[in-house]
Amino acid sequence: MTVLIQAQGLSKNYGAKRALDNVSFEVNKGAPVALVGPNGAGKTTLFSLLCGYILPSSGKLSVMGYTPGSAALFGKLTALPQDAQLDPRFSIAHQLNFYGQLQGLSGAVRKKETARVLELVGLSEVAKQRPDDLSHGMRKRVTIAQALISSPEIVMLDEATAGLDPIHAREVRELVSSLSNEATFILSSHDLTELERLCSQVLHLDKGVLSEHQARSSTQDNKHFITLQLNQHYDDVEAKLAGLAHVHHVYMSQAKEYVIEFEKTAEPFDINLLQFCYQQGWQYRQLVNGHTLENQIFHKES
Ligand SMILES: Nc1ncnc2c1ncn2[C@@H]1O[C@H](COP(=O)(O)OP(=O)(O)OP(=O)(O)O)[C@@H](O)[C@H]1O
Repeated sequence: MTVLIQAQGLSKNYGAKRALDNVSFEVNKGAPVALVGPNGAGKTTLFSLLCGYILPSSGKLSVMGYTPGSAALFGKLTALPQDAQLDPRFSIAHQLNFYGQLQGLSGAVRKKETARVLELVGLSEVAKQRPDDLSHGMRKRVTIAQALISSPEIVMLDEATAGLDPIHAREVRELVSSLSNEATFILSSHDLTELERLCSQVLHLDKGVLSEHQARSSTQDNKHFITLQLNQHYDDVEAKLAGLAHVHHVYMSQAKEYVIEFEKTAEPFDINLLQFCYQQGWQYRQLVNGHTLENQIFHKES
């Protein structure tokens, strides 16, 4: 497994304000990584440290073995700010070409690179158009194409779906998922549920303190979990679920939502559970294999 980022005891103070507090984590090459947390949690500070825009107050940070900001990382790590804009005056191809030029690519290479990244984001046909001719979601995809010029190993996207309607937001998530072989993405967001579907590793920051989670993990210390969301309130759900065969423990994580710890046997627990819901006349909204990310972060009960 290739380690791309290593942080050890990383802290950042702005005067008396501690924005990151003794943060340690590793990011391996591969599936997208989520960086989630409320406003002021320290996400932008961590992004800025990774890009080498600011220096840590203490601790160690290395990106592919180098100090962030070093020349060796040029073209290997890119960051797309939330408010990345396209210039309305120029065609998409012209602008991508320009970014290639800024990276020192020769004319022929950057032309090829422009065509390659546009194809990656499924927008080859808009090369000659200007940003105003495109939908909001397409413009976002163009900015992601821009971040892919020169095939960086790490692409950091700040709030990639902010301001997009649900359909365009889904398109962007699907795009990132399909590009996971091209680069390791680090995505920041306030929205836990959106990144839960996309990322396996979740870095959760709150007031500068980091906790790490595995999204969609259905096992933990050899315990197996399933999360059941019901459509409406029913009586005695917790007790009835606790009485099911092979169930060790049940708790209500929020209204109409139950986390069930069970013993794995040859019988498929999820099928048995759905049959039980049917027998009880309970309508279910969702069955999640494992804890929802929200439960992992906010409910430490299990
Ligand atoms: N240049 C600065 N000077 C002083 N304090 C700062 C500076 N930049 C950030 N902070 C403070 O550090 C903390 C972390 O800020 P940061 O911008 O990293 O959080 P964030 O998680 O990115 O928030 P948001 O989601 O609102 O962008 C906040 O309390 C913020 O007010």
